[in-house]
Amino acid sequence: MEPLLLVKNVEKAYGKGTNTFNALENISFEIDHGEFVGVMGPSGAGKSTLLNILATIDTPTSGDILIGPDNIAKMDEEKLADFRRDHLGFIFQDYNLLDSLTVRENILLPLAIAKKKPAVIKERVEEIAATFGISNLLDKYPYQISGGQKQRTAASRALISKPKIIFADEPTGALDSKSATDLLESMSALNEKHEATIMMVTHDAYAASFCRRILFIRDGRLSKEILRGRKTRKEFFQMILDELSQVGGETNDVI
Ligand SMILES: Nc1ncnc2c1ncn2[C@@H]1O[C@H](COP(=O)(O)OP(=O)(O)OP(=O)(O)O)[C@@H](O)[C@H]1O
Repeated sequence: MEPLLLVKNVEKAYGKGTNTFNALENISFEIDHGEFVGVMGPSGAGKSTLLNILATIDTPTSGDILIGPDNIAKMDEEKLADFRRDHLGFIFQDYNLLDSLTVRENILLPLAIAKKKPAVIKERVEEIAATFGISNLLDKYPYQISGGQKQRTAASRALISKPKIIFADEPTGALDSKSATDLLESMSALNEKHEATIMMVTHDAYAASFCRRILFIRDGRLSKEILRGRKTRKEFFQMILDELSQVGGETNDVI
């Protein structure tokens, strides 16, 4: 089977001439449909640069990025905008909710833009809100709900149009541990029950332990990958901590 995401020899250089800095060098990997992959590494390793390139927010200096049959590294801006809207989902640390819209309206926005039928929209909103445990908040505004509830609203919006892949950048970064756990459990459930494909950049070993595979980046290069396999989440957490103590990166002893 073809991988869902194929990253081949991706390089990213910032600056010009003697001031060139290679933020990413020779990055190649694949993600299959239904995987939940974490990306970890020390500060400045290139995690956000990689995620921004995959999310089409930034462009690589060279290399290919195939999502299904489409090479997004070679797409023009107009096609990319359509591709982003139709096939990609995003969850960022700072939620990016629209304050003047209710939770329901925020969640349904991608489907409204795609001109889906109201009955289809209603059914999808209710289904996804139930998955993220926010069904009772649909008529509230962002200022009336907590940070964790905002992030679950943002995750619902990212997933409502059933994107091919979801890119999450430190989604638990601003959350307390209970809210982070709620979000990560909902993301895991979506991954396991609905085969959502997720790639998540995180500093946090606890958040990473919800993934099935972790890619480690160091100095702009992929340094290692580890698989959860049949390990429990706690065993995988310990394995990630051991790895971080070798490759560098922040640790967090919450289990
Ligand atoms: N626009 C830019 N111009 C020049 N250098 C940049 C630019 N953006 C990032 N860099 C450099 O590229 C390297 C990788 O940055 P990046 O933000 O991807 O790291 P990161 O692993 O996400 O770090 P953190 O965990 O601290 O967010 C860093 O050395 C950074 O200073």
